[in-house]
Amino acid sequence: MSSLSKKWFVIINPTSGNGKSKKKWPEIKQLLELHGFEFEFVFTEYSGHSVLLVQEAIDNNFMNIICVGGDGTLHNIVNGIMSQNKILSKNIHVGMIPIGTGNDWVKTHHIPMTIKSAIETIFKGNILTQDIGKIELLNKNSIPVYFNNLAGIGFDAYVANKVHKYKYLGPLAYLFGAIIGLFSFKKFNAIVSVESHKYSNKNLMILVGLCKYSGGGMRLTQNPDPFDGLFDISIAQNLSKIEIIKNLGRLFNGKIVFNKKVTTLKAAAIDIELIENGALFAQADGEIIGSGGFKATIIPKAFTFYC
Ligand SMILES: Nc1ncnc2c1ncn2[C@@H]1O[C@H](COP(=O)(O)OP(=O)(O)OP(=O)(O)O)[C@@H](O)[C@H]1O
Repeated sequence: MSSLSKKWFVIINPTSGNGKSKKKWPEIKQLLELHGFEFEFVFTEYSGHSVLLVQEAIDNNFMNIICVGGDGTLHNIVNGIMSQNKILSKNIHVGMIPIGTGNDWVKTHHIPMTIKSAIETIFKGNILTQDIGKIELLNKNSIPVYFNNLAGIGFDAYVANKVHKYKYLGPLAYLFGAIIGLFSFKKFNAIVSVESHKYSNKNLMILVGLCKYSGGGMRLTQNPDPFDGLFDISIAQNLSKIEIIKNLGRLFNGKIVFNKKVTTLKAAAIDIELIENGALFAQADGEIIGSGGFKATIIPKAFTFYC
């Protein structure tokens, strides 16, 4: 394995998977040692800590990172990689040991869910490089936020903000959060600009996808390809509560995009301007990143991972 000559930096989010990462760490550590990985490891201490840990690791010449956690931990690792200037982002390689709740990103790339197979995948050393999305929120002078899976505004972010309460339910937490959220969420007016087209509608949610799955296995965009330099966009308009409940199965099998109230597009950039309700949450990879409209642009082939 070429990786034997590499120094690895392992980041463990002890809260991921409702505490499973912490419990499983001794087993993971032993397997990494058995495979001959030379590594240093750190447990995150607070939400978002991985961003800083990655920046420091790259500053200390680590170019191989292993994520032990879920989609939120990986999102923070991606943000650490994308926000540093020392090394071209695609030259930092990330291995994933998925111990989250939803584990949505790994499903697109068929990265194994079991610890042993995930470690073997990293050990084999095959890599791929996918596109990354860059978000600039419109309502504050915020630093850019990067995403590797899917970002959105509206109902999906509303659910993402509530779902942590139900994480003890595992992947079902997202479905449960969505059903509960249906009764209190208010649809919103927005102008969506994609290339020279403008879409002005009342919306349930607007999704900007790179990979296939979100919300614990839901498929809300039509045909995302993380390698084609384009976002897969879904604008879900004024669907009623009854229509959503009737279509619950279609949220998971991808057929929701064929509903006549869902517009699907492919583009390298999108602007979402809210007409009212500027306090609406926005999410990236399931993490709440702030509120209000945003501009998203694609950065082709920017993130390299073991698969
Ligand atoms: N030490 C910590 N204490 C509290 N929160 C933390 C800590 N370290 C990381 N976090 C936060 O925990 C959140 C959830 O992590 P993560 O997404 O990896 O697990 P999960 O929610 O179980 O999985 P998934 O996103 O796949 O459903 C992230 O927002 C991350 O910033």
